[in-house]
Amino acid sequence: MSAAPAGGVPGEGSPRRPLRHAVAVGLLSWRAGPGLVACQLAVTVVAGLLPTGSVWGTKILVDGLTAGDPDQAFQAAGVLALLGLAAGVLPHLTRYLRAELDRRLDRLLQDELYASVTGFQGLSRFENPAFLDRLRMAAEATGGALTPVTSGLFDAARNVITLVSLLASLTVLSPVMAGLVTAAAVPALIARMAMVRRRVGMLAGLSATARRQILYSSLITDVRAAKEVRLFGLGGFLKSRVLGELATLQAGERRLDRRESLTQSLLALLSAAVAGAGLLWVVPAALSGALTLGDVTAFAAAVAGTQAALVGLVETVAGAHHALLLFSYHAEVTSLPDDLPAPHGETAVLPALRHGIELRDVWFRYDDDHPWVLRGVDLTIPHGASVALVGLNGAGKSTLIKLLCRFYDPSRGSIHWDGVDIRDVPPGELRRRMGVLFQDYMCYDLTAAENIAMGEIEALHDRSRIASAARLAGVHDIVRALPRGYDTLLSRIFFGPEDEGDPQAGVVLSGGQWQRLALARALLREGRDLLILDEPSAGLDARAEHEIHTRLVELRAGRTSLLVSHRLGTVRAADLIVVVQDGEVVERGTHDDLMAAGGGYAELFDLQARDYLAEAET
Ligand SMILES: Nc1ncnc2c1ncn2[C@@H]1O[C@H](COP(=O)(O)OP(=O)(O)OP(=O)(O)O)[C@@H](O)[C@H]1O
Repeated sequence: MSAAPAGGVPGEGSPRRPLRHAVAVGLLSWRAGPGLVACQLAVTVVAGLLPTGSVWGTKILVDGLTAGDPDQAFQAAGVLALLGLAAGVLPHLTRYLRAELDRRLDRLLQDELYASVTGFQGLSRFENPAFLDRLRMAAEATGGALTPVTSGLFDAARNVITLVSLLASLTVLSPVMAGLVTAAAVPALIARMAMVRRRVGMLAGLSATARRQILYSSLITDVRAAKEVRLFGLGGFLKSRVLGELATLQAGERRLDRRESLTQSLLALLSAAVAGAGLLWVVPAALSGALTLGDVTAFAAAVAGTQAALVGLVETVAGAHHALLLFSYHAEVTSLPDDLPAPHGETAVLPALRHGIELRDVWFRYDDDHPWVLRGVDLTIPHGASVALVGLNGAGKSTLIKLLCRFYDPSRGSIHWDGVDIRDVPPGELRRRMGVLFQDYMCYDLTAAENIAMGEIEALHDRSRIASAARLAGVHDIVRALPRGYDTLLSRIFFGPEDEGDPQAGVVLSGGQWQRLALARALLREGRDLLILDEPSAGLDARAEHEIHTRLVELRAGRTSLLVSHRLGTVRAADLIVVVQDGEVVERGTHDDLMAAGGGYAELFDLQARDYLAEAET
């Protein structure tokens, strides 16, 4: 079995089927606020009937006036006044209901998206550009981006109600005209949908351009890139790349805008021609007495109202289309299964480690197209032993750790925890048994205490546990000396104008200080079955390195631990040293065994020792 290279991401063509997604958004809205949806439906029906009501009200009023019937005129005027009141109030009520529904829907969408993403137990999806692209699009569906769909559904319903009632009225006055107005709307609908498809197609075609533009502009503003951008004078180069990509994007938009303007103008011409033809029919009919003045007024208003409702309907559908496309990414990401296969049989219980962890003929590559990173590794980490992994850059040490944490499954072979295949236990269960310091640990923009507590979030309010982990990692005194001790924010990211001159607003730690803090995070998980430390002292000064290693030697004594380090002086106390080369275990034994064997380890150790001695002699 290979490491799911594509991360289980479906093919490019999947974000389609707008109708199905429109129904899904409707159902989600109902889940988010059934009462709000019901109120909006009621308001929509009333608002949809208003134009027809006023057409007939006006006709009855005009006919009443021309016939000299004051009762009919006053009643019609009263009805028109009520309709005017409703027309004034309903938009405000609608706006509030929609905003509230959008807020609730957004919470639901974000909840679903983050639940799905945090539920993916492996890493392969996060290393897959196609998946990351979809995730970015899915995230864009939140934050109110679906408003054109939710509002659109109600707007479309309102326009349909208006249309049907107006067309029915128009049919009473002139069936031919009703048919003509409807027929004129068909090309508008077809043309508008084609425009939307072209625009969406253009956006999809330029998606790589848009991504590059975002990448270049983020390099200009990213604090991590700021040093090199300045030192190497890359500002102008990056700016020209951003503007170049922007020009390509805008050229595509411009072409479409021009085409759309032309099509829209032609459609407007068609509508005007239909309305003009109607007047050509209605004027002689009124002059001959076949139509009353009220009929003429109603006819003109009905034609205008029908055309406006048709345009509204077409625009609503077009506006919702893009948002539906974003939603289709959301629907796709939230329906993806976990990227690690579920256990075949019954889920096994992970026993407390008593014997050891065994890698049996483990082969691994990140992708079927990539070379093998681990080739037939057989290795036992005995319970209670401190094991050190050493090897040159790229030998596969960190990969082996990632497999132990089950971020990926071996392509071949298996890993056993006291005899239990780790693929048969839930990954969360396995990970709860470990404390790990990764080589590329995180620096959270949180307080010092929170940074340590990330190792075990249940300890967030247990200051004594946090402090004792910090002591073990040799960072307690550093944290205590910060302006607000453990409550100091380790970031300047939230630094505002009001914090000007306030050193307590947030501090920036040095690389080595961050490393100690990350070590404290791993050590907070005391009493776990396995402690893994990948380069725990890479960024430390010589004194700190010595101090921490002395402490780690004490800490690891009698505990099952795995240490990766390039500083061979720090691994010599390990019970077992394993040398990895090109994904294979080439030597194993104690420091003395390996030195006596005179192999690669001895050679590297001598090399490092000679450097230190030479420096000492100097
Ligand atoms: N996510 C990844 N996708 C593809 N290849 C990867 C990935 N991570 C690592 N590799 C490749 O796997 C090989 C082993 O990398 P690994 O990080 O395990 O080496 P290492 O022994 O820990 O190296 P170092 O001492 O430099 O930390 C390298 O060739 C690397 O390019």
